[in-house]
Amino acid sequence: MDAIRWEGNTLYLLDQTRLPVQEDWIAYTDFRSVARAITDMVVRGAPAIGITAAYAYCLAALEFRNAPDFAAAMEQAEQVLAASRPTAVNLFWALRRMADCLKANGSTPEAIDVLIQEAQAIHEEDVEMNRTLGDFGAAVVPAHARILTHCNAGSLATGGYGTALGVVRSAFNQGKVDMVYADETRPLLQGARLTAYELVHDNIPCTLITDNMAGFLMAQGKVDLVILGCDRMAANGDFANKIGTYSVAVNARYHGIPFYTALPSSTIDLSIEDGSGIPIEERPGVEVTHLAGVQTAPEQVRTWNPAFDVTPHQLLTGIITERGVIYPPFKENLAKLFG
Ligand SMILES: CSC[C@H]1O[C@H](OP(=O)(O)O)[C@H](O)[C@@H]1O
Repeated sequence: MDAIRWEGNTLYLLDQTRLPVQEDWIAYTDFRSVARAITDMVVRGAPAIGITAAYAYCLAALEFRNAPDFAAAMEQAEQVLAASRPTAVNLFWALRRMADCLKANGSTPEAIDVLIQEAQAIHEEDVEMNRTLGDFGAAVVPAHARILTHCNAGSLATGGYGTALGVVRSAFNQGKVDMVYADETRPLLQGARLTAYELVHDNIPCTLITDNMAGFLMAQGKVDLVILGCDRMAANGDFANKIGTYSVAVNARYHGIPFYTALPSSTIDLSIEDGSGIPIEERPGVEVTHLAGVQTAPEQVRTWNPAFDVTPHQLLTGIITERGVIYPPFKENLAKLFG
């Protein structure tokens, strides 16, 4: 399963706002429209956002190939893409890598083919990292595991295979997964619409629950471990992930359930000391007062809609990466592996 394709100098995105009911692919040749697609979550998920931005950078280069000041036009395109969403560090990591590639190749239109190869490398490397971290993570999954996950950290959130769902896939292929409990993940239902879609597609056993059921499920002894994604990890292991992750972490700690996040190195931001430095995206209140276009609250009501929360590293059992599973002391071990 994939959600991002580059063919004939055109970027194709699977419109994730219409899943699971409709599988619509949208073709993009304008980087500004791709920035809008990231903001509107046509494509979402930290690694997927980075990969998409890398391809959009190539669309900009193709558009500006005859511009009087190609380098200046590319800097402006980078700024447009960087403004699309603030939390997932993969976006900025990918754009920096593309800009460095352009600079290393003369900052001229002659670099376009190399830029496209770089974007394709970012995409292919992400899938490879997911498979590797998936296999590392499968080692922490016990036999007959009942796993709880939150939001979507699968193929649709990455270049393919997934991070948290990459661990699930690897463990399932080893015969170790009895059930995956997927939080629906209000307000945009990435769990119900995307994780359930992926697991049903792969014939991996999945039970969909509402977010407020997770604590009671743990209290009933039905969860052996929690594995979920990450949008940005600070140097000490504090991390931002979909809103609701913090509540799951606190519940898991109370019930003595192992709690892991899975992420590629492109999601680690060592420039930020701790979670207080991670920018948290606030999204429109209409996502809270409406569900699938149906109004569910008075329009005049005040809303608060942070798309992410920050979980302190103290609540983490381990961090699953393509370089292995990292245990405390997280700051020292992250610096050792990724510094
Ligand atoms: C593999 S990163 C997935 C990560 O991204 C999601 O956020 P969004 O759907 O808003 O892009 C969520 O935090 C997932 O854990």
